[in-house]
Amino acid sequence: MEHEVHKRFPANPEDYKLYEEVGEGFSATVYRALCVPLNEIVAIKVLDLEKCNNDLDGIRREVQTMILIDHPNVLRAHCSFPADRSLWVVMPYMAGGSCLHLMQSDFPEGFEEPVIATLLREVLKALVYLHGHGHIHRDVKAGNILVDKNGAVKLADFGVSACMFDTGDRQRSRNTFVGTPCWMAPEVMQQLHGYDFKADIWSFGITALELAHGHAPFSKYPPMKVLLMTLQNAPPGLDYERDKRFSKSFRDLVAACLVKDPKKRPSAEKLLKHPFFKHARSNEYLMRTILDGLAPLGDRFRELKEKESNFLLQNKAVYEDKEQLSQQEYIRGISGWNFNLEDLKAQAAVIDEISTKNLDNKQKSKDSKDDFDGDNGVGKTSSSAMDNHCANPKEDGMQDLQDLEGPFSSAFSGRPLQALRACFDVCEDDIDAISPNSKDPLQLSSDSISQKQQQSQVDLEIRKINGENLAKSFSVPKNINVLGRQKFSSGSLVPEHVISPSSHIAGDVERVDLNQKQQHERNFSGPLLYRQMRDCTAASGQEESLEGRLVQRKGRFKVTSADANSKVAPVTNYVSNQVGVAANYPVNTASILPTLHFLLQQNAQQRDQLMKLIKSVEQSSNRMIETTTDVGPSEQLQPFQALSTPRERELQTHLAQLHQSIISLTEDIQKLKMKNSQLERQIGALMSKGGKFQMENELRRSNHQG
Ligand SMILES: Nc1ncnc2c1ncn2[C@@H]1O[C@H](COP(=O)(O)OP(=O)(O)OP(=O)(O)O)[C@@H](O)[C@H]1O
Repeated sequence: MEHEVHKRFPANPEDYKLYEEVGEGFSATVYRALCVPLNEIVAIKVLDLEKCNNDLDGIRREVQTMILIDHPNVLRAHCSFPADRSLWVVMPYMAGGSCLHLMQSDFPEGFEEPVIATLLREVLKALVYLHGHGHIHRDVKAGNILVDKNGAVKLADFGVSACMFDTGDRQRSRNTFVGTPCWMAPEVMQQLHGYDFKADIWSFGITALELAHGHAPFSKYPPMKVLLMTLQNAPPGLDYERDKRFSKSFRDLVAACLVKDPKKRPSAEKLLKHPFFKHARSNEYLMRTILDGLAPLGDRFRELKEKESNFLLQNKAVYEDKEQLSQQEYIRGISGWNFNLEDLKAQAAVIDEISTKNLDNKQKSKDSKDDFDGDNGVGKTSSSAMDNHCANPKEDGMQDLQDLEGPFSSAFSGRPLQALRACFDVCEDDIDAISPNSKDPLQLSSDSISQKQQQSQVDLEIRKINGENLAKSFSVPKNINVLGRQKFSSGSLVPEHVISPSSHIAGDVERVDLNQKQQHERNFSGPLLYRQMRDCTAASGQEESLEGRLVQRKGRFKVTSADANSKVAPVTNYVSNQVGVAANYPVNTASILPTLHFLLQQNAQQRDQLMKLIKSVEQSSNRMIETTTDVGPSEQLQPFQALSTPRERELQTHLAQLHQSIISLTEDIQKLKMKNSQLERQIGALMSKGGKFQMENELRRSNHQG
């Protein structure tokens, strides 16, 4: 293994000259720079510590990992130091940029097979090293594969890496939801048994597809949908028909990595011996084939940003709706987002009731063929499964949900998946229905389109009045008959207008168009767009900083003020906002009334359920306490011993503890009550004294006047 000579890089910002920007991540901007004392060009990642919020541990971890690493295929950091309110990480300059940027600027349809084999072999070497040293990278993707001017390939970005030997908190962190949705292994999403280095092998398989097509499977879909599709659909793969240009060994490699059961995935070491890598060539080959004649990285990066800017400006002209713009940014920026499952779960749980109701009523009709296709045709490999599903399109959604109940239901509380599923179905329906490019022969009639437009108008107005955040995180259940039309959907976790043409028809047409015609424009990185979005709104004088609404950032998942509200009391929140709408906009009052009724009903139902739950917990805890207090000490253990499973015993213990805390709380309340009545008495006494004093004063005054 060739090791780089380690020079001593100064840890002082004054020793560096920053040149142009060459990359942008969610929390960092990367510059080309000169290390003056060493006269060497480097890259400096400037991490905005404010943007990183509380994740200083994560940053420290990333930097430590980067400094300790010593492998030619892993990007190491020369040094790092604080500068102003940021942290500078000095690294080797990778003049070719990331494979994602290379594809975006020059290879929109993906790379040729020998290039892919060469890139992937180098990435695998990095993974063998990392896994061997106990690290899980957790964010393997084209955006993190960097190429230097000589065609050397390095895996970068340890922002979310984890150590497999961690204990305590860090071990627990491996039960959290990190990575970027399209590349994320099902077990990482599921959260059932944690995960290990095999999660990287899944992401590696997805990256292989990304390099082959220019974008990752499902990349056109919003994160929630990606989550569902990854768990629910057969794994993506190379398609015999569409991907004829690729070899069987490539198909096999991808299929070997994209197996849902992590145990069945090969290790990085084993993969390295796969026949596919016979196609791999040298670094020089990469230099000749993908780097030759390329503009400098800074120029390419600037061009990409300009493209983004133009795209957003065009959209802006169409929608004149900055909320929609931010959502466009969100969808297309999927690659830059990491997720915190707790956020998703919390939101999912909130709307579960609503959608469960929808589904129970069997009002759901949906042909989910589109689900399967992804945008790269990968679904074809498993079309037989799909055919079965679609035997009766009306039942398809239900069937899908039932399939999901098993492994996935335990990852979410209750049945929120149904909620998600319902929400996505509607969105997809809508897209299909209005898309001029729709392959679905059952196009909506012009009437229904105009109904959608009317609906869109109402939605738009509601949003305008409520403030854009409201609809963003929690939207009105759509099964309510608004404008006399029954819609079979539920509140959307993903902001409905992201994909629902009922809100923004033009936007989705645009998006479908974009997917079909301009593949090379699809996968711009999230961070880039995020930044562009800000530039764009600022330029038009409509600046309402996205960050301004940011309440909390969890990993790279933003929780906006509306998100936060929705977690606390989304339904009530919505109602109160909607009341405001009704008051201000009489035109919409009629359409909002059913919503209010529905929400009220939901509230009542939820309250009833809560009451029942509280009652049953109280009863069982009382029963247990009675048993434990009515018997002698030796017998007290019996209820626990009689329970068959450790889980039951654990629950009983928990109940006993709960009961204890109820008792002590009750005592506290009693004490407080006593204190309160004492205080009341004192106040009463003081008041009567004051009253007397006042009366005496008045008497004195009247006597004096008399
Ligand atoms: N050493 C480097 N040389 C050249 N370009 C680089 C280098 N490091 C990063 N970049 C570019 O900057 C981009 C952002 O960097 P990086 O991924 O480290 O930031 P980040 O905030 O961790 O991103 P994210 O978390 O969104 O993946 C990369 O995608 C790459 O294009």
